[in-house]
Amino acid sequence: MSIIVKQLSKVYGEQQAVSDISFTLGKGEVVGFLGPNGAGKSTTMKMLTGYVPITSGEASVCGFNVATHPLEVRKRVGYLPEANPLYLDMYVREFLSFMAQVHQLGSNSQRRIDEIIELTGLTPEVSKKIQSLSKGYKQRVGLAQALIHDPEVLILDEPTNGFDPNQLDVIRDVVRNLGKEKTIVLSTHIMQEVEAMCNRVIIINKGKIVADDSLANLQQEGADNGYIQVSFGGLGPDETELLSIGGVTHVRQTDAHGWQLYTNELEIVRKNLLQFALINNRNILSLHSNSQSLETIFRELTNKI
Ligand SMILES: Nc1ncnc2c1ncn2[C@@H]1O[C@H](COP(=O)(O)OP(=O)(O)OP(=O)(O)O)[C@@H](O)[C@H]1O
Repeated sequence: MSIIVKQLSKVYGEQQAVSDISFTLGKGEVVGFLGPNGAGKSTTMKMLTGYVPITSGEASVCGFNVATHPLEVRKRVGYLPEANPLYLDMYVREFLSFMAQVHQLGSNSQRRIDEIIELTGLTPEVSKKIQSLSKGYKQRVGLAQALIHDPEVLILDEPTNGFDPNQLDVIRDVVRNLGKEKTIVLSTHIMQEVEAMCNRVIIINKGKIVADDSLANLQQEGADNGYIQVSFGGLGPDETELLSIGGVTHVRQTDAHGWQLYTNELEIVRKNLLQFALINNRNILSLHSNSQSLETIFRELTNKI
């Protein structure tokens, strides 16, 4: 296993930031670490990379205990922190050379720096000072420094922060390609990014893990949940009649003719609704199924609805 986390907790003074979380991640897993502001994502990432001490529990990365072997861990982990602290006065190539030295890449340095510049799309900006770069390009430099030593594990705290839609494609491709070989944990608030890059999702809320599953399973779980938007012509049914349709849990009127029928058995309710219309001589003008997105699942699990 690349990452093993056992009953990990972090308390800052009075603040319980992370509370007794456990998970294991293997090679090739790209995990979306999701949670509302203040959920404990950054704190967990800082503990995994050895940037803040663990209060209780333990974590190991590539077989090395984070607390007892921090240097071994840092050799194997690439970390893009949320704040992305860069040496603003340095030129891009100069900074990456410096990071290559820190990681003691030796004679491989130049080749590796060139590779990373190409990979992260930094070529047009490579001769500029970091301070003069746009936010998105600064973020690319942060990603480049995280990758320079070809780490087995990547921990990326909101890596797409500051990217415009075109730049997003670049980082998504980079992460997807790297994910074939490495273990990647990335945090984001944007569900589409998880859907585009990750194969597993861990949702954290108030310091606790509230979901940990493959993206496919979570999407499948959401697929049967949702509502049917239906519009009736002429005299439509009332609320009581609609609630009598098998599988409908609750209903909401959207306009004079339109209703939303909520269910966790979308397909069954669709069939029952058509039968109901036939038997009761109701005229359906339009019918549309809306299954739950990952975003809805996230909101439900983190109590934001
Ligand atoms: N250095 C610190 N001292 C005290 N409290 C802290 C410190 N760092 C984080 N916290 C608190 O710990 C909790 C978790 O914060 P954390 O930054 O890990 O959340 P997050 O999920 O990364 O949030 P965001 O999405 O806003 O970045 C918050 O209540 C935060 O205020």
